[in-house]
Amino acid sequence: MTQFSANLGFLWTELPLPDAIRAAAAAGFEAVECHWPYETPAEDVRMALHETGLPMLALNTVRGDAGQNGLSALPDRQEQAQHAIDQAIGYARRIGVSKIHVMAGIAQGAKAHDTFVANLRYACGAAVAHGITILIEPLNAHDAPGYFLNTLAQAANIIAEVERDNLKLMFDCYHVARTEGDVASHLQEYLPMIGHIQFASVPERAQPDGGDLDYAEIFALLDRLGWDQPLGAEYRPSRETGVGLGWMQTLRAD
Ligand SMILES: O=C(O)C(=O)[C@H](O)CO
Ligand SMILES: [Mg+2]
Repeated sequence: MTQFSANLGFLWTELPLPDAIRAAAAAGFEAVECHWPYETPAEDVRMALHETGLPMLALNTVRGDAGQNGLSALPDRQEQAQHAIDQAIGYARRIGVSKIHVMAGIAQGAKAHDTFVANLRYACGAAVAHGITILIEPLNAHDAPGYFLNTLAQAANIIAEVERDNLKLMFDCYHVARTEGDVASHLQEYLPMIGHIQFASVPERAQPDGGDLDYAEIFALLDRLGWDQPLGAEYRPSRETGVGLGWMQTLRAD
C-alpha cells in the first residue's frame, strides 16, 4: 500500500517543526521529511518524532547566502560546502534521519561539475559509517533558475562518476514532469538509482489530486514496481494544509 511522507518544508509551515510533526501524525502520514530544520533544537524534533512514532526521512544541506540554493557545486566554496554537509550529518544523527539531500547551488560548467563530484565523495564518505544515504535532486529551471542540476541524465552521470553506494537520486515527479515529461517511463528507467520520491500537482505544485499528472496512475505503478517507501508530499497547499488532504484516501494504491 502506498505510504506518504509529509514534507514539512511546505506543509504546516505555520507551525513550529515539532508541532508540524504532530499535525502530520494526526492527519495519517506514515513519515515526515523537512528542508532546513537547523533553527529548531534537535532534541525538540527528536521528542516529537518519538512521541508520534513517525520517522523523519530526509533533510537538506543549507542553501547558503541569500540568492544561493546550496553550496556543493560552487567552486571556491568547498570549505563552506563541507561544513554544511557536516552540519547536516550531525543534525541527522541526533534525530535519526537516514537521507540527506546535498544541494548543488547556482553554478554551471566543468569546474562546478568537478566541485560537486568532489563534495559528494566527501559527503558519502562522511555519511556511510552512520548508515546515511546522500541524495541529489534535479530541479526545474522555472522554480530554481540557474540551479546546477537539472536533468535525470545529468544526475545519473554524476552518480556513476562519484561511484559510491550511498549516493542516490531524489526523483521529484513535479520537477521531472516540468523538465522532461513522461514521469511514468522515467520512474521505471531510473528506479534502481532512486533513493526517495516526491510529488506535487503539475504545473501548480499544489495538492496531487489536481493538475495534469495522474497520480492515481503513478502511485499504482510504483506499487506494482514494488516501491515500498513513503512518498514525499512536497507541495504548496492551496488552502490550509489540514483541509486539503482528501487525496491521501483517493490516490493511495492498495
Ligand atoms: O525543491 C525541491 O523540490 C526540493 O526537494 C528541495 O529539497 C527543496 O528546495
Ligand atoms: Mg523536491
